[in-house]
Amino acid sequence: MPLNPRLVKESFSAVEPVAAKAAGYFYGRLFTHCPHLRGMFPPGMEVQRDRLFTALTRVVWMLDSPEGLESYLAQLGRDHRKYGVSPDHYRAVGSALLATIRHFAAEIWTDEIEAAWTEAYAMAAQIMIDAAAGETTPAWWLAEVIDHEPRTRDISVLTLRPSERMDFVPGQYVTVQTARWPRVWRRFSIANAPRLDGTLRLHVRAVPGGWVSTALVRHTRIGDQLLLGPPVGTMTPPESDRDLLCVAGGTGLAPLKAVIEHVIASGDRPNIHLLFGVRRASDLYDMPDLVRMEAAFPWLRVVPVVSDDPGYDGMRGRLPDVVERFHSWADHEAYVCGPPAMVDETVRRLQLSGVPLARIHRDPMQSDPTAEPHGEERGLTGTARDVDGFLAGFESKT
Ligand SMILES: NC(=O)C1=CN([C@@H]2O[C@H](COP(=O)(O)OP(=O)(O)OC[C@H]3O[C@@H](n4cnc5c(N)ncnc54)[C@H](O)[C@@H]3O)[C@@H](O)[C@H]2O)C=CC1
Repeated sequence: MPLNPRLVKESFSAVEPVAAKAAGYFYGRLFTHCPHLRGMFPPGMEVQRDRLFTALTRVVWMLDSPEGLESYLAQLGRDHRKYGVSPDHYRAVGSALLATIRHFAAEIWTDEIEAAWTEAYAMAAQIMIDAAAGETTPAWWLAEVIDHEPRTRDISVLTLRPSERMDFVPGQYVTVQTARWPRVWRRFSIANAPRLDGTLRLHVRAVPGGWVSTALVRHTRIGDQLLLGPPVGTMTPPESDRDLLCVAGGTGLAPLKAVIEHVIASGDRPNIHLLFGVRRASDLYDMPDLVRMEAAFPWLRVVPVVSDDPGYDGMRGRLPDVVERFHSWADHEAYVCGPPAMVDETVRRLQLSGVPLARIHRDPMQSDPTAEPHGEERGLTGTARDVDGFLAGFESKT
C-alpha cells in the first residue's frame, strides 16, 4: 500500500497539542507491555520524552520529502546501535506508538488512518534497521581517560584514548556515557583535528544538575573508562580558501578549535579570526593553548571577548555585538558555536551584514532536541522525574 502522508499528518495534528501527555502514555504503554525495555532507557525520562516527540514530529512533517527523511532516519538508525536496539524492539515501539496515536486521535480515527500509520511506521523502521545493519563502524567505543585537566572551577579538558581507531572529521561531536550514569548520553564536540595517536580532547563545563558533565568534571579520573557513540555532525572544515571568522561562546570553542587545527595542518594560509567569548575573564579556560597556536601560525588572530566583567581590561561586550562592530565579514567563511541563543543572534547579524547563509557554518544538531543534549546547557537539564512515579501515573489511567 502506498504511503498516505496526508492522513498521517492530519491525525498527528490531533496529538501534537498534547505531546507531553502522549509521550508519557507512549512510554507507559511500552514499559507495561515490555518491561525488559525499561533497562535500555535512562533513569530520568524528561529529556527522553521531549526527544521522542520532536523526532516523531520531524518524521511526520518530512513524509513528503523522502530524501531528507531517508537520510535523517538512516542517521537515527545508525546512532541507535549504541543503545543495543534490535529489529524486535522496533515492533514493540511501533505497537506502542500506534496505540498512543489511536488513543489521542480517537475522535477522528478510521481504518484508513490506522493503515496509513502502520505503513508509515513500517517504512521508517525499515530504513533505520537497514541503515544500522549496513554500518561497519563500531556501535560505540570504549575510551580511557588519559588526562584530566581542571581549567576553571567548572571546566575541565579531558584527553581520551579510544580502544579502537575512531575516524572523524574536525568539527564533529561524539556522545559520551559515564559509568556513573548508565544509559545517559550527552554530546561533546571533539576539540582537536585527528591525531596520529588517535586521542581525542573534550571541553566540558559542569552544569548545575548536569549528570554527565558533572560526572566528567568532578568524578572522573585518569584511568577511568567512558563509552563514546559514533562521531556525527556537519559543521566540518571549509572547502573554500576564504578567510575565516570563528565565533566561539564558552565551551562552544571545542569544535572550532578542531576546525582551526585542521586548516593550519592543511598548509592553507587563510587569515583566521577567532573571537572567543566568555562571561568572566576567569572563564577564558583555553588561552595558553590558543596563544601558542597564534604564535605558531601568524595568520591566526585570537580575540578574547568578555561580556559580564566590567573590570576586564581587554575587549568587552556581547559576542553578537562585538562581531558586528569589529570588522566587515562579508567575504569570510563563518563558523559559530556556543549557547544556542548566542549562535542564533550572531548568525542573524552576520546575515544582515552581508554574509550569505551558505557560508555560515553552525551545527544544525545543536538546535535539534531529538539529539542528545550538547554538553549540558545551562537551564536545560533540570531534575529528572522518577520513572516509577511516571509509570504508576500511567497504570492508574489505563
Ligand atoms: N562542550 C562542547 O563540546 C560544546 C558545547 N556547546 C555549547 O556551547 C555552550 C557553552 O556554554 P558556556 O560555556 O556555559 O557559555 P556561557 O554561557 O558562559 O557563554 C559564553 C559566551 O556566550 C555569550 N552568551 C551567552 N548567552 C548569550 C545570549 N543569549 N546572547 C548573546 N550572547 C550570549 C556570553 O556572553 C559569553 O560570551 C553550551 O550551550 C553548549 O551546549 C556547543 C558545542 C560543543
